[in-house]
Amino acid sequence: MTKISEIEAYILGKEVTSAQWASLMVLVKVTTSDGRVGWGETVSALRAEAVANFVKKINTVLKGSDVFNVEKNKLEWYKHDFNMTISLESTTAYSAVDIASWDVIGKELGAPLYKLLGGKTRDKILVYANGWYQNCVRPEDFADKAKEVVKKGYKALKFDPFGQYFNDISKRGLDMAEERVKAVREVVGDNVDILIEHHGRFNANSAIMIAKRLEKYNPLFMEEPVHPEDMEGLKKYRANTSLRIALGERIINKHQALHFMKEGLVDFLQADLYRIGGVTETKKVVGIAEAFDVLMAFHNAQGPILNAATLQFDAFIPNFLIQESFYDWFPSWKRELIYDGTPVDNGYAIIPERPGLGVEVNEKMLESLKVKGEEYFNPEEPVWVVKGTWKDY
Ligand SMILES: O=C(O)[C@H](O)[C@@H](O)[C@H](O)[C@H](O)CO
Ligand SMILES: [Mg+2]
Repeated sequence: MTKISEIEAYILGKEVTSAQWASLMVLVKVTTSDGRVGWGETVSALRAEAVANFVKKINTVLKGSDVFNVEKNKLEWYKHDFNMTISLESTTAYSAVDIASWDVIGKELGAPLYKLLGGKTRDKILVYANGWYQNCVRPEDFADKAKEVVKKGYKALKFDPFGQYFNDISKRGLDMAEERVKAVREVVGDNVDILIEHHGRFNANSAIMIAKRLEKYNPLFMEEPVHPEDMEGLKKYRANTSLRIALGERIINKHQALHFMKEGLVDFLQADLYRIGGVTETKKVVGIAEAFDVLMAFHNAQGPILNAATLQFDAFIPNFLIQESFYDWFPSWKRELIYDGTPVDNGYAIIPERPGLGVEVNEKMLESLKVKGEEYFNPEEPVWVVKGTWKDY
């Protein structure tokens, strides 16, 4: 038995770089009775302290449990937290603990996670770039930056062209979005995929008008076209458009994922390991998705630990579409925090081969990165947008 002796959370951050949400991380450390350390990561923007507090409570419940018993440990926490399956704070905290547990398990068994989960179905991971369009406002700004992304070797890129529109979009908003998308399509050519991020901000009628405008630019998918809770709106969107739908970054358990799939409302599932319940729940979700012919395009907008854990899944899943990557647009401290990088080379991420998640944290950096005081908040620009893009021109 490998007992959990301590679970700790660290809220880390430095300056705000490519995006407010990406400037913070909650790092979770699981230490075992034999001195083994496993790492997990989570954060939910505007909730870092609440999530770190949940980690403390999980520690009091799981201290002394066998780290290998991930299913039992989850049931144990669920038993205590009546609201777990409806609480983002609780599931994000638990997800990080689960990820760290699997890191320990891999290290104990001397194998990278993908070898424990299903082996290698591919040798390198096709990724798409996100975070690259910081401060892009005019169509030319998007075109110039997109050109650089393609020059780096990326085969696909995602962006949100909707500026400050929220809920409704006007003719001006539609024109602006179209000009931005057109500029990017012209500069990247037909062989690079364009992915359109809506950030779940529109009502169905606006989202349908957007789809009709942007269809000619042949996007690979439309992401979260309507508000995430608006099932009826999504059905209307489905019935009135022909573009493929990606969503799932906000779902927090397999039952929610199942609901979208059963209703036929998602083509590409963007579950995120840090919200859906860690490795243990994600492996179930990918199986359900496979049965519905839904391909995975994991959400991956946080830091280096989650990036490594996500790549472990991409290595083995049979139903893989593409992987989101912020790696080249991470704040630099996130790349420096781990010893073993997972760089993107010519549009593909490499699979981490070391035991566990495959990356090790430089603990010497933790002290200087600890966030003191309140989480940064900017009332001028919502936390979920890429920095400097909440604008018209
Ligand atoms: O698809 C994505 O990468 C996400 O939508 C991010 O862009 C979010 O803004 C962020 O995760 C909010 O916390
Ligand atoms: Mg998104």
